[in-house]
Amino acid sequence: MTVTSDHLPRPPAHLVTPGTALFLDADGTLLAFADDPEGVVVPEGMLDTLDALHETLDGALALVSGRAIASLDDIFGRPRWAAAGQHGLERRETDGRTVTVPVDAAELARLRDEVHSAALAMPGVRVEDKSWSVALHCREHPEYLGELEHLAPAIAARFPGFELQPGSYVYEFKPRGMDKGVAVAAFLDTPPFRGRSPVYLGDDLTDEHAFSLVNDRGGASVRVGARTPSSAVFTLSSPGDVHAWLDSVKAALTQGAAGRQ
Ligand SMILES: O=P(O)(O)OC[C@H]1O[C@H](O[C@H]2O[C@H](CO)[C@@H](O)[C@H](O)[C@H]2O)[C@H](O)[C@@H](O)[C@@H]1O
Repeated sequence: MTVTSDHLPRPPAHLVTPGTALFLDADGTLLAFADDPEGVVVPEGMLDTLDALHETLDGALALVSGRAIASLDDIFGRPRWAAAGQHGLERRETDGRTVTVPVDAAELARLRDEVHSAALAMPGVRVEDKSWSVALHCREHPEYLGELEHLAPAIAARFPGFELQPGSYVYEFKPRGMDKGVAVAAFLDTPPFRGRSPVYLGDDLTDEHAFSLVNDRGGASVRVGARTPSSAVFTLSSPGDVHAWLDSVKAALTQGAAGRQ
């Protein structure tokens, strides 16, 4: 087993079995980062791999992202897959039903105005306006990170129904009480995920909620990259490494199926 410098092992390909529920974060896990959130590219061959896994797992594969589900559909073109968007504020089940969390529209509108005004004073900082949440991105202007570190919590403090979710060069404001762990738990209560052992891959702070949940449920958490501290139990180095690993999972599952025939 390859061991990284922080002593987390690489997950074996047989971590995923036909009885697994596979949860995959998007940016930083399946997708390499891009300056513009709309500029990400699905690596060649990845959709074939994911389609094969989706079939072998009888649909128990879900994208779990901070992005809106509409954005995931634009990127992956798989509107039939289960997906949690905006950190679980919207969750699409495999029957196509989408469950959303109620949001105080008036408070969200005030928050949006404030976030847009704040961005005006930081040229180049992008505002990503999603239906239930809003994000301030500074990947292209990391010089604003220090300012945002103070400004974002100050804005969040004025909106009691919302909470701050920091991420990779981003501060997101989202309605209180929902996170990726809650979203994964909800999936595990519904078919085809129910009764399966969860495996979760993610790279960012927002994925830690899901890591804790799957660890508690006897599953396995895989951190992508080297961010520490993390409660994940395995690690992969990059989205490219994730792709290679998913290919090895697919091969192991195919071999196992052939062996059972
Ligand atoms: O939960 P995820 O799927 O990892 O989504 C987290 C956020 O991802 C996107 O932002 C991140 O990726 C962008 C594209 O590579 C990058 O420009 C940005 O700096 C990153 O923070 C997305 O735009 C957000 O809505 C997601 O919440």
